[in-house]
Amino acid sequence: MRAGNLFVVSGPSGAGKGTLVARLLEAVPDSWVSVSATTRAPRAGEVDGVSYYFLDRDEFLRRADEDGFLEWAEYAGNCYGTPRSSVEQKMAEGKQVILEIDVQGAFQIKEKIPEAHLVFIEPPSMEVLEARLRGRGTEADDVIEKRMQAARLELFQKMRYDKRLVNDDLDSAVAELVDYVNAQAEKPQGL
Ligand SMILES: Nc1ncnc2c1ncn2[C@@H]1O[C@H](COP(=O)(O)OP(=O)(O)OP(=O)(O)O)[C@@H](O)[C@H]1O
Ligand SMILES: Nc1nc2c(ncn2[C@@H]2O[C@H](COP(=O)(O)O)[C@@H](O)[C@H]2O)c(=O)[nH]1
Repeated sequence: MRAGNLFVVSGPSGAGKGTLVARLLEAVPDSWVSVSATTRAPRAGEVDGVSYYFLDRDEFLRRADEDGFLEWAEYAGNCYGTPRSSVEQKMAEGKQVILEIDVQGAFQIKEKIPEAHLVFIEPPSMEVLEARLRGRGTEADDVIEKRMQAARLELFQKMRYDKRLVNDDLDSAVAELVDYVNAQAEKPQGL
């Protein structure tokens, strides 16, 4: 059995993190993705406990106060956090644990768990990023503008990541991500 590893996948909203992680889960049998908690409203088709744990702000902050999150951050007006207990359990089981979280959360994780592998997903261009966000059809114009502003700041942080990957052709990007995860998982621990 391979030892468990922690992978943080972040990058601008709309870069394709969720799409890539879904394909990664199919390709890497011992991988597992954490379900985050959020105060944002569910989108059409999102299911509580599957897409996210949808919490009101008071409940979210209560859990944060109780140290229930491994990391948490405010992004574009809403709170997002990684539930601590399920991640710790899956790490102990030796899974390749994937966190799909924003840049602020990524650096909180690196601070607490230096051996975590940070992967930055980059769009081919800002124009493509905006087209993907609009094409997804899940956000209103003002929210897309907030996310594009956040993206400009997030892109400044990409050099601090262990691995950067441009998500242009989807199949190539999936292959690069899967290769990276498998390569890290095969390394003896501590290297
Ligand atoms: N390589 C690609 N080529 C073309 N379209 C893509 C590619 N990757 C993802 N997409 C599309 O771009 C849109 C945004 O992708 P996705 O929802 O995975 O982004 P995300 O980074 O997870 O966003 P968020 O952080 O908001 O959850 C989706 O409609 C998805 O189908
Ligand atoms: N710091 C954290 N960021 C998270 C977490 N879960 C998701 N996210 C990031 O938030 C934005 C917006 O997500 P969306 O679902 O509203 O489009 C995106 O960058 C996610 O990766 C988390 O637990 N912690």
